[in-house]
Amino acid sequence: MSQHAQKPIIIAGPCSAETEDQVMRTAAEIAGHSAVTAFRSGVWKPRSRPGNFEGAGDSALQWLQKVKKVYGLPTAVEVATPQHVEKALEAGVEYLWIGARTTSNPFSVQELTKALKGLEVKIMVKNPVNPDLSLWIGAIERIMKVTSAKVMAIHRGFYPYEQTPYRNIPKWEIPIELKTRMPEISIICDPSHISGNRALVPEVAQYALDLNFDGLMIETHINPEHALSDANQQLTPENLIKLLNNLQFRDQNINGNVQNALESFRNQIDSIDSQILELLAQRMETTRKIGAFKRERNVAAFQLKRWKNIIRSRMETGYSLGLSKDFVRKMLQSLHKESIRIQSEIMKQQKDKEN
Ligand SMILES: C=C(O[C@@H]1C=C(C(=O)O)C=C[C@H]1O)C(=O)O
Repeated sequence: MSQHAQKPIIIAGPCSAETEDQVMRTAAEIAGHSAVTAFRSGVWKPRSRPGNFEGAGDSALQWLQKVKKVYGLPTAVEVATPQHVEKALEAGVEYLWIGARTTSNPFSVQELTKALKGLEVKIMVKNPVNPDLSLWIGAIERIMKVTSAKVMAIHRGFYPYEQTPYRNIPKWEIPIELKTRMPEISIICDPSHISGNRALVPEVAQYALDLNFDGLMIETHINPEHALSDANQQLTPENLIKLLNNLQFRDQNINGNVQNALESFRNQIDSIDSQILELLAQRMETTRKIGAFKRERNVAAFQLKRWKNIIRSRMETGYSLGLSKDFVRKMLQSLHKESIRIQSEIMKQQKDKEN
């Protein structure tokens, strides 16, 4: 999502620091890869329910210091309270991130800003659990108000209410909208939390790079199957390296020839879009006439049989034209919603006249 020719930020390391041995062995394996920018690890990890492993706490910070000293890797930890920030800074941590649950709560973010005031570390804000862009932007703004340090966003997906192959639904349109509204903010994708299972991690990571994200945060554990948290989604260092080697890093700077070719395609899109809009306006105009007709004859705006027919036939036609059925259905739902809104408006006008 960056327009600058910068190397993507790659942050890798375990979900939680469990033991010194686990931390050091994981770091030893991933430090050699030139793409890795920083070593991540959870230190304080309150879980959904108490009684599970809740992080090694303060002592883990010493292991991270050792990673930095031995392998020269900057470190990244999650902070949720001002005390966490103080302790992390004392241990020389360079990247602090604010977790999804903390971002969800403006009280907590506001509290954190007290410790972040004037700091020069890099601060990364994960999206809130719910797909609420204002809450995400709000947390970023609160932090930007108290520091001129680099603030970045981490996209880790959103709580799924429906059945999905993901642990957290990506809803890519939300980070895209964040970038549109705050172009100066770098956005890093966390494919581990989006996927929830390691098999999906590589394709989600590539998808993020195809959307021009500025980096990736990938959970990596020396022995993922025996990890004390997030065992399903962590990669072995070997698989992380495979993933990094297979990633297609997209060119962030578009050169002149590419720009010209793109321009020509974009002209075609411009022309197609204006035809689509023209047709949409015609469709809505017809809807308006139908609304007036229905009003005179006392017919309801919503007509189930016709609507079902439309959905079925358009999905079939669309599919035969190479469009995905899901896309056609969503597009029609949006058209139908607007069509019903217009007709209801017209019917309301009649009522207003009668009154
Ligand atoms: C336009 C009509 O009203 C509604 C809107 C429809 C549409 O936008 O295609 C279809 C069925 C109705 O629910 C109609 O009855 O034809």
